[in-house]
Amino acid sequence: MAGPAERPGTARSKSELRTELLARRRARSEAERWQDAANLAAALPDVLESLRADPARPVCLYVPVRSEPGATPNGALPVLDAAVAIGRRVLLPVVSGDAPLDWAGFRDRGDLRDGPHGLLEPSGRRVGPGAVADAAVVVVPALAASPDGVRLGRGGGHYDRSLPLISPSTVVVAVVGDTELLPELPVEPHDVRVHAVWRPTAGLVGTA
Ligand SMILES: Nc1nc2c(c(=O)[nH]1)N(C=O)[C@@H](CNc1ccc(C(=O)N[C@@H](CCC(=O)O)C(=O)O)cc1)CN2
Ligand SMILES: Nc1ncnc2c1ncn2[C@@H]1O[C@H](COP(=O)(O)OP(=O)(O)OP(=O)(O)O)[C@@H](O)[C@H]1O
Repeated sequence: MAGPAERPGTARSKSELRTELLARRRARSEAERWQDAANLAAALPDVLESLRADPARPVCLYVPVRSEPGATPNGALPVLDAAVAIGRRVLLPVVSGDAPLDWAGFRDRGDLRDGPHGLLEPSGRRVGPGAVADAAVVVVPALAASPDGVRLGRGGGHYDRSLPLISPSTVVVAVVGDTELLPELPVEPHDVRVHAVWRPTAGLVGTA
């Protein structure tokens, strides 16, 4: 018998959505991935400006890999480079088990090493999970987001454990592909909502 997740017209489960969204991402061409990364990198200064991100405070970014928006076929990291080029202090996440994400600085590709899940992580001094409270903006990876600020991640719960540590002035922005702002997403009590959604072509929109 079909469970609630399979019934037409009812919400699909998080894991079904992840499978479908990842398959769609993996089907995108190299040219499309380059275009997304270039658009995100070009828009980064304006995005930070429009969020009134205090230049004295760091920005938390992520190292996009594989089919994530911002990742490039040759491993170049134009979004991170764009942030450094305008003088921003960049912090990147370090997965430390089930604890909230730790953070360390990024200046160039040489600061990165292989991490868990096929990720790249910063190898420099870790500044502690509380560093998200210093950040003006936290840019988070997502498989999809909705207009009410719900974010669907990879399912590790890493950002859901870290985002409760931000300060009231920190702005949280989810990056998704142009087709990944969905009308509605499944939500659980631990899910932390984002303040804005940033898409490569469509740009930045605030959430309700
Ligand atoms: N670029 C990036 N960094 C991130 C995240 C993310 O989603 N993307 N995370 C967000 O929380 C945290 C790490 N969690 C992650 C968990 C799974 C996968 C992932 O790609 N998993 C593969 C399976 C590979 C494997 O597990 O060995 C997959 O889902 O296809 C990535 C990140 C912190 N850093
Ligand atoms: N604040 C929290 N404290 C403890 N466990 C949590 C917390 N938030 C989430 N989790 C755990 O993480 C699991 C995965 O959560 P969820 O599916 O919402 O992840 P996600 O937001 O998609 O992943 P990520 O943030 O890593 O991209 C949950 O089932 C829950 O057990």
